[in-house]
Amino acid sequence: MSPRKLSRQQRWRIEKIQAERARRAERRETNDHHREAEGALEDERPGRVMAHFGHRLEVADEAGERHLCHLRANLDALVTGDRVSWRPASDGSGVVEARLERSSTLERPDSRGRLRPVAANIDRIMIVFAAEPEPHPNLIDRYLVAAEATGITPALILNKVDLLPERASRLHELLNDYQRLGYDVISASVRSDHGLEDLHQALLERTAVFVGQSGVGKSSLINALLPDEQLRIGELSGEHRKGTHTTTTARLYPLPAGGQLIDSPGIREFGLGHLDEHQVAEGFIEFRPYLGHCRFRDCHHDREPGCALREAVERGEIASSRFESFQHIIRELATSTR
Ligand SMILES: Nc1nc2c(ncn2[C@@H]2O[C@H](COP(=O)(O)OP(=O)(O)OP(=O)(O)O)[C@@H](O)[C@H]2O)c(=O)[nH]1
Ligand SMILES: [Zn+2]
Repeated sequence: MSPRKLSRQQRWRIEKIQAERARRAERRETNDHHREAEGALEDERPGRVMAHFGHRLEVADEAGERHLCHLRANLDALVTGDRVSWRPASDGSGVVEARLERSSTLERPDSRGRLRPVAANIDRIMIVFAAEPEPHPNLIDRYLVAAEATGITPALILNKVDLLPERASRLHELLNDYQRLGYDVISASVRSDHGLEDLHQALLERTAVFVGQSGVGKSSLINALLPDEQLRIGELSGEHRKGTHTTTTARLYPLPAGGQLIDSPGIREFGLGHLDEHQVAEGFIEFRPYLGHCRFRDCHHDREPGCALREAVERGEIASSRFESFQHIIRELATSTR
């Protein structure tokens, strides 16, 4: 067994012990409707939520086999990507016993504007943009800020590099700046089959989501990565898109080369939402060392004297384009919450 496997196994055991404790505590408090069926269930084992169907869940076991599972009435809402502890029944179905701790959660507002988790345990947010439609200035920063606020590492994908070579090379230059900041940047073309190998590599052993504005080629990229899945371009633009129940359609797809991706229309629509000024500043990762060092504690990093960010821009330590982009976003937030 490889060292990697071993540590994963160990991690699972630790998580399982914690989950077990939580479950026992919950059990003491609630009636257990499934008690009579228990004799027919096998031992608990790890699994991952692949999709939701009303009150049932599709759970993949460690071999990737899928089981339609009931869940204990006392479990709080599970989402696609959740790691769970479940017990198989003799008929191939199963019962989910506990949810393991989440390493990350992606939230979206529901119809009443309250944030709800829609997917869990995501390691990468792949921000897709394209030579066409050309990204607005500061669109990349907006997506990065939103991604940084989730705590999930973002990566940038420039798609359609087959189109408009001049524009693509301009965007490449822009992307070099982001690479210097530490972001992974991948250029791709679904049309000319370019960059897909890099994309596969970037997704190995990870769970990713694809986000980005309409028409940049998210569906096309996902289809290229998942040739066997029934995920056609346009499939998601129908009825689901209008509904408020998009969260239930999130699905986890295992990639043939390893790694997984979670997709739903609700996940693709990914924006700044409700962030405050501080979160926006934190979302510009190169600002972080300077935050808290301004003369005024409540500095808005605008025209205040002794602003550590502005001074860093003047010394050339922060790109003025990023600082302007920051101010632009802050001003917009201020108008939208006024
Ligand atoms: N030239 C070129 N066209 C592409 C490429 N990738 C996607 N397209 C085209 O761009 C259009 C939009 O692609 P989609 O995959 O539907 O884009 P999307 O981001 O999923 O769009 P939404 O569903 O609206 O969010 C389609 O007509 C694709 O054929 C590419 O690499 N090169
Ligand atoms: Zn300041």
